[in-house]
Amino acid sequence: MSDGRDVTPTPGRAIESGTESKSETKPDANPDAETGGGGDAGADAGAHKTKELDSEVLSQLSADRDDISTEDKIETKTKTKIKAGNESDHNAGNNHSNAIDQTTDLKSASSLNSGTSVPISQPSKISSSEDKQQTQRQTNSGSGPTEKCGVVGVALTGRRAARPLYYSLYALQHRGQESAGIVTHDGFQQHSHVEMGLVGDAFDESDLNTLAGGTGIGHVRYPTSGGVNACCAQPFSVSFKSGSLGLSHNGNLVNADEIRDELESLGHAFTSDGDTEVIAHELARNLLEADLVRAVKQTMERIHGSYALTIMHDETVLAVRDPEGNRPLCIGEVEDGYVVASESAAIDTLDGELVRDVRPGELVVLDADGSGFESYQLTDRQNTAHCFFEHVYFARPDSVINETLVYEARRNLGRKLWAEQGVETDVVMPVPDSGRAFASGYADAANETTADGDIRETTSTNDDAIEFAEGLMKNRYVGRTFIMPTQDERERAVRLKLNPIKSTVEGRSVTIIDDSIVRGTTSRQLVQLLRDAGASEVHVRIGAPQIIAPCYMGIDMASRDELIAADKSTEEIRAEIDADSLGYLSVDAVADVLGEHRSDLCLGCVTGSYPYDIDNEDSDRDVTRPVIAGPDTGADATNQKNESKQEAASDGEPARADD
Ligand SMILES: O=P(O)(O)OC[C@H]1O[C@H](OP(=O)(O)OP(=O)(O)O)[C@H](O)[C@@H]1O
Ligand SMILES: NC(=O)CC[C@H](N)C(=O)O
Ligand code: SF4
Ligand SMILES: [Mg+2]
Repeated sequence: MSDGRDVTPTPGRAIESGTESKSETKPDANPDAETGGGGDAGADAGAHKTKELDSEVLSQLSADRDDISTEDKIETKTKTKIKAGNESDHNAGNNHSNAIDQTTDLKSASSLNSGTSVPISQPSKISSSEDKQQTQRQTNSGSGPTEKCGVVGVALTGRRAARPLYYSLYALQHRGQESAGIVTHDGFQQHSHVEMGLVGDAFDESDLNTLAGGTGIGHVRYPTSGGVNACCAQPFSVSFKSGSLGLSHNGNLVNADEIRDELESLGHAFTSDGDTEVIAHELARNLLEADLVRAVKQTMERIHGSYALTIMHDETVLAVRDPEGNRPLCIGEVEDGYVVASESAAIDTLDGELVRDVRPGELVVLDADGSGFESYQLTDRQNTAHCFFEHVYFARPDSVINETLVYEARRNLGRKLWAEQGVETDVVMPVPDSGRAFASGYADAANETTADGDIRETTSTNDDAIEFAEGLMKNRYVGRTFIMPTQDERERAVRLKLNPIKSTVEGRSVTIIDDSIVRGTTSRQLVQLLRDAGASEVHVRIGAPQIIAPCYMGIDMASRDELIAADKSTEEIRAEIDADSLGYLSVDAVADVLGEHRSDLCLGCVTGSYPYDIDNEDSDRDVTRPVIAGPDTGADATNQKNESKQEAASDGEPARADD
């Protein structure tokens, strides 16, 4: 059923206003200027029209923000305030929705039914290599894609955003190796460049030069289902009546199919099979009838699952973290502006300072001139569901996530691993890269106490000391194997990537320390390689619990079939990888080291119990997914949605208390 809107995919440029495309006619305002927000020279009438419209939208939005400042806008920061050391972090009221309700809808609901055009366009540039990669991946038990990425957004004064975005994406490359993209806005129009491949391959100098404007967002993608192709590459560009949207997503929705079905029944046409486009459509649709803050809130009330988003609405950059804070997202300050990024390492790369994590359920709006940001606490949950696997494997060791340095967490996990599973051998060796910090913590602890827990009366020069050695060399040109798209690639890559140093292992008993065993690809091959290199014994110690269940929230562990621990005991796994012994860390040790209660972590893949409402899986808390109207009740869906919105607005949803 259609609601009468024309919802048409638009190939080519993203920028349109209603049915009128201005992107082909409007020259770049000042393509060579290294400036922020765009100039006006050369802007055609269409661009001005859109600009005027956008100004209306944005000035209404800032009026709305002023209205709600004492209650909903829990934080406003400007560079002046920060530099003056006069930072008031949390002024949260708890009557957020009431205040939002005082605002006036910018678009009446009737415009939804009056032929409004919501064209969704593809990224403007697509690499020729996409054809090679039109592989459709196995879906996650039919429940949608499971992926994980890196996102970034910047707002700068007086210089272009493109290059800092590019460097940030380089810093986040470990989070996604399949595609990279940047969307900027120069105050008049959006610019986009998205390609398959690594960041360094996806952009050249001329690409960066086309990305004008002082604000922008970026994305690196790691797909595991849906298309491993340019259709799912991000940021997604969306054009609609009241402006342009760009959207970068890290995480995975567990109800994307339901929302997609409903939106399709309302006439939305999708151009990809990923969940990110569902968020983009949902937000665009909400923006037709509400201001930015409220539209984001409405979108969050409908999507269920894991999402850390950076969004561009015209030239405004937003950051949104899901209510459980499953994926990381943080705010940083640079000399001439602000940055939001998946990991603080991206902020470091820009010589910036980490301000703080984006809070679960928080919307952060960067001022387009780079002068500050505003914060809105849009949801309030009792518990978080931080993904423990970020600290264990995914994030960079030099990143601070949820206020914990990843490197320190890994070292401490390594120390616990020795306490729980220590085995006396001649040498301890990390499995590069992610096993390194675990192994150094493990080896340190091993030289303090024996495996029985007694004080070890040795120094590193004594015979009794346990040697810590880099006995496995990594080929620096091979990336992460676990996030490669096919098992064949992963198998081949492990052998290419890692090679033992024979003299370190020959005739000796060896312990290798890795962060995790997922499919067993790495450990199976390494044990064999070490035996071939002459190791007398090979023991394997793992700094995480057994991965027994799939991840539905964005890590490539799609089905129980591919998980070596799903249906095997530790002894059976030991036999399968042919190790002399095998030991995993306990779930409690992980929570202990991360300094979080188990109820504030997602531990779904190691317990089989999830913090979300997932079909055919147990939940570890009282959680239900939003009710989405089915495809046959599309018109009702609109009504129900509006009703529930009003309820939400009048009931009020308390802003999160200060941390
Ligand atoms: O049991 P598996 O299916 O092999 O998966 C687990 C392995 O994959 C990861 O390494 P990866 O090569 O992806 O990245 P890294 O270089 O950061 O360790 C992880 O660190 C383990 O070594
Ligand atoms: N890797 C990610 O987090 C990707 C996000 C999103 N699920 C996508 O389809 O691209
Ligand atoms: S299931 Fe595992 S990998 Fe997925 S979000 Fe939860 S803890 Fe992280
Ligand atoms: Mg590894």
